[in-house]
Amino acid sequence: MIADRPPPLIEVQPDAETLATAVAGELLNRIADAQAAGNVPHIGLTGGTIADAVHREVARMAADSGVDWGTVHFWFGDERFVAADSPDRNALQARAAFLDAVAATRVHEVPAADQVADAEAAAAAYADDVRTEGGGAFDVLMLGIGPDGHVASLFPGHPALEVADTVAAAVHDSPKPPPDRVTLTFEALERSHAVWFLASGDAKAGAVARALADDGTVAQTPARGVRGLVETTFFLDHAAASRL
Ligand SMILES: O=C1O[C@H](COP(=O)(O)O)[C@@H](O)[C@H](O)[C@H]1O
Repeated sequence: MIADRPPPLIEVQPDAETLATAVAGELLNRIADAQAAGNVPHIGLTGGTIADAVHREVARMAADSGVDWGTVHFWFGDERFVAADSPDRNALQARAAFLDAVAATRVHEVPAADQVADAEAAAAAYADDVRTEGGGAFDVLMLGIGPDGHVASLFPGHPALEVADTVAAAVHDSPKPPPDRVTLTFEALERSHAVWFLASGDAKAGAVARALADDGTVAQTPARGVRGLVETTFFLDHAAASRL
């Protein structure tokens, strides 16, 4: 499935702060370059600690970036199935960190638990949005990686790993709270031109090493199963890179 993709690149920064600044700068450059070439960028966002730091750096650097925020499409690789105003929601965190500050208008959110009947309905609505608005081919897809090797909301050994023929799936019994989630499937994630894994801290070092190892399985370490069409880069700090 991903054997034909270019091998991953690894970029290591001294600490989480420097990492966030570097990723934010690179993201702004990619978006500006895409717009200068006449393209409409589609960017996949992730939740998590380092992603939040990246988002805040994007907000800080936005004014000098030359990006036209009104035309950028923003998507989410996964979402926690909670109420729209829950602080656990990835979209709410991203809005607070930078989307509202830059006045982004094309933000594609997964429906929340107080908006649809269940996670299945949310996944179906999000899959429709991905199909109709063209978000199936992200220019840049940022992904966190859990200490267990999960990516988006695809957890080791979980039935959602096997979902095919759709771009978004409901997840129940997630080992990480909250238990109900919606995730893009491998089928959708692997359509990205550039996949950027973001990881900081000792707790991620083992998962990062397994994700990049020559051997191992996607079922054990789902992050092994996502590679970009033209680029995969692991953006790490020293601690997250310490077992490579
Ligand atoms: O629950 C989630 O966690 C992961 C990783 O978060 P982190 O705080 O350990 O960096 C994140 O990638 C995912 O989007 C989110 O739903």
